[in-house]
Amino acid sequence: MKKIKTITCIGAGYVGGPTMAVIASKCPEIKVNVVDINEKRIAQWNDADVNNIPIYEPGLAEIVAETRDKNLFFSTEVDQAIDEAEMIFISVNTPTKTYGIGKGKAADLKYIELCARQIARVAKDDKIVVEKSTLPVRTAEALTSILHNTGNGVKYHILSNPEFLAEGTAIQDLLKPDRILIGGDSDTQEAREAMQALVDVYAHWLTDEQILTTNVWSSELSKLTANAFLAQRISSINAMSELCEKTEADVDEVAKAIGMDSRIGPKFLKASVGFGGSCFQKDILNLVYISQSLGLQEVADYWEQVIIMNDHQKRRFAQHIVKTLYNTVSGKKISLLGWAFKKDTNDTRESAAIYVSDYLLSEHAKIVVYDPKVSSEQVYADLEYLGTHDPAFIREQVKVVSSPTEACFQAHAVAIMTEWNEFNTYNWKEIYQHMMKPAFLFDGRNILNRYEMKEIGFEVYAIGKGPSIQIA
Ligand SMILES: NC(=O)c1ccc[n+]([C@@H]2O[C@H](COP(=O)([O-])OP(=O)(O)OC[C@H]3O[C@@H](n4cnc5c(N)ncnc54)[C@H](O)[C@@H]3O)[C@@H](O)[C@H]2O)c1
Ligand SMILES: O=c1ccn([C@@H]2O[C@H](COP(=O)(O)OP(=O)(O)O[C@H]3O[C@H](CO)[C@@H](O)[C@H](O)[C@H]3O)[C@@H](O)[C@H]2O)c(=O)[nH]1
Repeated sequence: MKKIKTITCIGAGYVGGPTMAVIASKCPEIKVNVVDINEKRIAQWNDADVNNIPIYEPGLAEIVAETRDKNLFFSTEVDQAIDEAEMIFISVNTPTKTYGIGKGKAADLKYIELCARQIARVAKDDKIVVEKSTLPVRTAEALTSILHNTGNGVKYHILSNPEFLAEGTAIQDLLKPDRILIGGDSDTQEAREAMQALVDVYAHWLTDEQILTTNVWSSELSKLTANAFLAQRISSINAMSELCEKTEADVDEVAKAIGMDSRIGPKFLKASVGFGGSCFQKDILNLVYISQSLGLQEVADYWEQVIIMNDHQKRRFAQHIVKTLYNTVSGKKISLLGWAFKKDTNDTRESAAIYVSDYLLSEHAKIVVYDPKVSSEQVYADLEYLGTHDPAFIREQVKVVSSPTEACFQAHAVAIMTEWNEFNTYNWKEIYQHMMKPAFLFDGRNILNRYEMKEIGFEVYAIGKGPSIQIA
């Protein structure tokens, strides 16, 4: 059977970059090209100082340093890379549609289709095309139709190989995944060989048991299903967090108690200010849209509730800040610690911090943001993208600073938006001393010891915890 010698990945983003870096590192005999139309992004991937690559992920810079320009190449030469490769991963973005039919729910597949058309135009010999992006079930059908209608005799095998890595732990997830999922046709010998060629790539570092093969549709749908189930757990525990606040049950204790039931399990039960990230919301909305399109309204409603609950959680956190600060935050300084959607990443897409800020801006708060990995331009871009407030107003009301001390200086309230470990290491006594009094602390991640914070003098609110804190 033919061994793959050259792989091309279209899309040098959060998935394409780290995934290909790991493949290059584990498969030294395979040449891996990562291509993108975004020249700036490619220039960053090629930056002489490997610490300037565009994505921050623990362990990624080291792997890129080890493989780049040996068997891992970043470039904007998409045609050339397509021509060269036997196997092409498509790892471009599939955002929620912002126009036309399905606006606000369906996945926008224009980037996927452009890739397929480009492959169809350029390819001169047979290719294995791998869907790495998260796609609606049955997208492979559309790809097949585009690729097989060129009339130039080139044969394509289309595989689905969704990615399950989570940001912040991408490298660990890639090196030790719970499973790799490969969906493909097994009708013909050629199709089986195509699937085996991809299995062989992963077999460089994974066992047979870790590599699951299914039909294409199961693979496509499993990705959306996995994200829906994961997000559903968070919305479920967040729903309970509100009930806990009313009843003085403690959401962390409830999570621990239910998580010890092996049928439920302990992971993904951390109550929070709401889930963010580029995937959960987009993929569930896509699932809702697919269900609606197939006339399955009850199925659509069931999954949509996960998003409704998440929006509620973000809004009620912001509302609680306003209510606690005597029903007005106008002109008050609110310090937001954390802007990324989770710790250990510089990704801010759909971060709860954006929505909480947007709400506080409507109440004319003065917002000061500190995040160890997010730039000020990103913060402004995120707020401007929502379109709720005038860019000039945003820049007048929001300041982005480079230290937590500066962020909290003379603040009326501090809100923890991301669970960065460093937030636990601060001298909170000193922070308290320099804040306006009463000094309010809103812990959207339950990472600080609220008893200690209360003892320092803070008025503390923590998600899913009753209001009364007894200090011995
Ligand atoms: N971010 C994650 O953690 C994650 C995890 C699993 C799956 N996914 C899925 O993987 C896919 C990619 O996600 P991402 O976060 O890497 O997106 P991203 O936006 O970070 O990267 C996508 C890249 O594709 C490039 N691109 C778009 N069209 C192109 C074209 N025609 N030719 C060349 N380059 C093109 C863009 O310029 C961009 O750099 C999405 O479908 C997403 O749902 C993401
Ligand atoms: O118990 C939890 C776990 C997570 N979160 C939040 O949920 C969001 C998503 O977190 P996580 O799933 O860890 O990160 P992602 O990078 O968004 O990864 C998800 O989305 C990816 C893109 O599809 C999938 O590949 C991953 O398997 C899936 O976990 C973040 O805001 C987290 O803070 C919680 O609030 N409570």
